[in-house]
Amino acid sequence: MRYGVIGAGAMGYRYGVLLQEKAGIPVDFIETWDPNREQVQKQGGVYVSRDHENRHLVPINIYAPEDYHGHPDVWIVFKKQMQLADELERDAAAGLFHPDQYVFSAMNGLGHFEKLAQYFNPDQMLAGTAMIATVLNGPGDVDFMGPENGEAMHMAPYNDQAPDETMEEIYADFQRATLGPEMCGNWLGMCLTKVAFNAVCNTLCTMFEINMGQFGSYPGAAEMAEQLFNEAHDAAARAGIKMIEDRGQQVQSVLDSCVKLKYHYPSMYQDFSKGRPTEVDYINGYIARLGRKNDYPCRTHEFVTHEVHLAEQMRQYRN
Ligand SMILES: NC(=O)C1=CN([C@@H]2O[C@H](COP(=O)(O)OP(=O)(O)OC[C@H]3O[C@@H](n4cnc5c(N)ncnc54)[C@H](OP(=O)(O)O)[C@@H]3O)[C@@H](O)[C@H]2O)C=CC1
Ligand SMILES: CC(C)(CO)C(=O)C(=O)O
Repeated sequence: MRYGVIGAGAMGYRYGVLLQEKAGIPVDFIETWDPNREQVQKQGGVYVSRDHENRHLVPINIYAPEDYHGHPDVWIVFKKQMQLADELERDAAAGLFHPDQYVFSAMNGLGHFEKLAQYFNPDQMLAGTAMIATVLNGPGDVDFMGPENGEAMHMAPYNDQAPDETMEEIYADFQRATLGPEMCGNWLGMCLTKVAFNAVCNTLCTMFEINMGQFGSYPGAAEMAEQLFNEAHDAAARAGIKMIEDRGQQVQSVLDSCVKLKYHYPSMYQDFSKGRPTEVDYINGYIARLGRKNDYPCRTHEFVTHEVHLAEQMRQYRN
């Protein structure tokens, strides 16, 4: 099968390059961020490192949507939540989407699948979550964090049915690409479990401008995580959403990830530190809205969402 990656950023490069290099599968990249596309075209590919080492050039095909005339079987979508609506509108206007195509996305937060469902058949959509840490150093330069074969991800059909033949093929391709896929049902519970994880790690690391190892080294880390998970799980239960890990497993997963990915600055920090808006409204903000909708205020998530926005706004007063 042929793959197209929409969004040649940190995670888009991670999936596309691994599919290309490990599984030998043809991949095309669509990128609307001009400096990134131009840099890749100028240097003849993307520079890829792993844990800051072995920086090497990987040749890739990259296009602006309007210049692309291919027809991949599967689109892999990795944009920031707030960029997605404009991206999909531009891609659709450029004639990129066709009724036979499948789509997969493992973006953080929630809100993207409703947007994707405006362009794709819900029976051909795969939801995903990725416990895969990646840093975009700048245009055309990406760093895969963590050891080879350390990648781990979940995927689930968006229609909550058993995966069809194409979905099984995508799963097999991801396996060959060493992305560490695990197929499950219950797409919403799967995604909300990752949202709750990111609502702890991404948000707290961003606010205190620390990496995951530094957060994990704080003796109160488990207690802080527990408070946020308790609210998220209470809100999920009231909304009738079954999480794929329980509260204790989620706290342990944070502590383990803070060891395994100790040098990683979560993607939210990468946005924050470069002066860009963060995805907090789709992460803690999503949990807070879910709680309110079900008559259960998640006061810590509400407060923390404000704190991140306050920190974003206060960046203007820094030297
Ligand atoms: N990175 C990670 O480890 C993980 C990320 N995710 C999720 O995947 C999705 C995609 O995220 P990710 O791949 O990290 O994001 P990207 O690397 O794609 O960054 C997104 C955008 O940010 C801008 N940008 C990025 N780097 C720079 C830079 N150096 N200078 C200026 N602008 C820059 C560009 O848009 P513009 O010019 O419009 O600002 C770019 O298109 C998100 O939902 C994220 O939460 C999920 C798991 C792990
Ligand atoms: C890698 C991981 C899991 C760390 O929270 C992530 O999702 C991110 O950086 O956004």
